[in-house]
Amino acid sequence: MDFDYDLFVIGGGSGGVRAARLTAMDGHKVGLAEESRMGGTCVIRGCVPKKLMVYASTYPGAVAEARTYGWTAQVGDFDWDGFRTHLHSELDRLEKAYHTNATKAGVTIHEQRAVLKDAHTVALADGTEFTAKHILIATGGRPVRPEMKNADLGIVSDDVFHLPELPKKMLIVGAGYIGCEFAGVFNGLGTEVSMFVRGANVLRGFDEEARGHVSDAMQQRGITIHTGCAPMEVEKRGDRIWVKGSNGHTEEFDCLLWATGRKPNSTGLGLEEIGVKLDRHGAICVDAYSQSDVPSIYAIGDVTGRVELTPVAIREGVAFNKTVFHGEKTPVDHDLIPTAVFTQPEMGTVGLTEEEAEAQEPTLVYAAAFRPMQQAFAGGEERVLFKMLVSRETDKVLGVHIVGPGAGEMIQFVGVALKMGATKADFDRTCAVHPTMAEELVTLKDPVRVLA
Ligand SMILES: Cc1cc2nc3c(=O)[nH]c(=O)nc-3n(C[C@H](O)[C@H](O)[C@H](O)COP(=O)(O)OP(=O)(O)OC[C@H]3O[C@@H](n4cnc5c(N)ncnc54)[C@H](O)[C@@H]3O)c2cc1C
Ligand SMILES: NC(=O)c1ccc[n+]([C@@H]2O[C@H](COP(=O)([O-])OP(=O)(O)OC[C@H]3O[C@@H](n4cnc5c(N)ncnc54)[C@H](O)[C@@H]3O)[C@@H](O)[C@H]2O)c1
Repeated sequence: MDFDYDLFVIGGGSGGVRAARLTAMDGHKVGLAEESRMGGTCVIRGCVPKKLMVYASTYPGAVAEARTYGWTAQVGDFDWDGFRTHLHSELDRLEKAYHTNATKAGVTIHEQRAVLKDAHTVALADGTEFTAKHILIATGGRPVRPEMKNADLGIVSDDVFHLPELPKKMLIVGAGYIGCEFAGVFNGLGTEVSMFVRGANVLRGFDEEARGHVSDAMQQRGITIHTGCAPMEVEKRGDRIWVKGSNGHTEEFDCLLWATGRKPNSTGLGLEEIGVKLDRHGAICVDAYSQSDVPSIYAIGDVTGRVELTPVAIREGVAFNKTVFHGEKTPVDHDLIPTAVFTQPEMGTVGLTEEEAEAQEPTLVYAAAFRPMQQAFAGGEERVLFKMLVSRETDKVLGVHIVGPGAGEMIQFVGVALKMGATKADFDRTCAVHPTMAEELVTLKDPVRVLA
């Protein structure tokens, strides 16, 4: 049977664009539909604008520190309008680059919503239909508000980059990556920030000690964290939003940000009608090769609910291309993914948490918390944390957690070492780089705990 395309990709984000470009560069006929803006979540409303806001928010601290180094610097006012305009022109530039690079690679872009008609047919919003030998769903996810009265009074992460003005007082509900990162951003920009956290601490799922370290530092920097507290009632009161928490706390805010998680974009695509299975969260069920229950249909990235990170979506796109178009069955490797949470201070992590390591095998815990030279000189009290979990039996490093400036940059290279199967002895026989914070990784002496 002849098809219009060898591959049709739905979704022009991190994963979809990589898979489409590689496949087109292999000489195949590739179509891609994007209903919003090329680049997807990461480029338009995620990693990129978020990180630029993180940078913007660190200058007041840097200027205060600069004074202790002899500079007569003063922080002026923050020009939100000016920053936002600059931010969006940068996003426009990146969107264009995504468009141009995909087109140059030979991908035909359809700037419309696409849905599935059958196992080999997609229909665009304007009614045009195309057939394709393979269809790749890379539709990502979207932020969700809790199901409660007046939830629409709050904004979600997509809206943060379009705020007409910087809020003076803000409540962030939810303390995962997004809640904690934006808490640091707005706090740094001068907003008074409070958080409602359902559990006992922020950043559920991360190493207990590391998340405690981040949470203490966030509070020392001026963020108010209400733990064991979910919003029960939300009301508009004049210009402000009144919120009542499950611990009885009530307060008014200028802005409420729901950072309560994301959902896969899998509804209304016609997936279940043609036999593609979804899990109870709406994520597309795929095998190790990203293939769904319908053999011609594959899915990658956030819509599969595996690991919601840009580099993972990209790697899933690469593995898909190898499997389907090079005949090299390539499973996606989700083991030992390094990641950073761009809180202030930053957290970098790879491998097992202490809790996971303890459950798995006898473990030696190495940890050091100290004031780094640059901040100590400036009179800062904040400590960095370096933590390493080591197998008692094999000496293999099972996990590393770093909290402090540059943790994201450091963990990238620790990730390489762990991927190579590094032991504690390998770290120890590596000469330190002095004076750095990272030298702590190769000079951790005695375990602080032994977990039998
Ligand atoms: C605020 C925020 C900060 C983040 N920060 C980081 C970070 O620092 N580091 C990191 O690694 N990850 C980060 N992430 C996660 C990262 O952005 C995602 O994991 C990544 O973008 C997923 O890529 P994807 O290709 O699966 O989907 P997306 O990038 O979401 O792309 C999906 C695309 O499909 C389009 N689409 C959906 N349905 C249709 C349809 N029916 N027809 C046509 N088009 C459709 C959408 O418009 C979208 O453009 C962040 C996310 C958020 C929200
Ligand atoms: N730096 C990065 O790499 C980065 C940054 C941002 C996002 N991401 C990716 O995006 C994903 C989604 O991030 P996220 O922060 O939206 O989701 P998340 O699932 O990490 O956090 C959502 C939090 O909201 C809480 N919550 C839900 N409903 C609530 C309620 N009613 N009241 C109080 N709390 C409530 C949950 O318990 C959870 O802790 C992450 O898992 C991550 O993979 C990555």
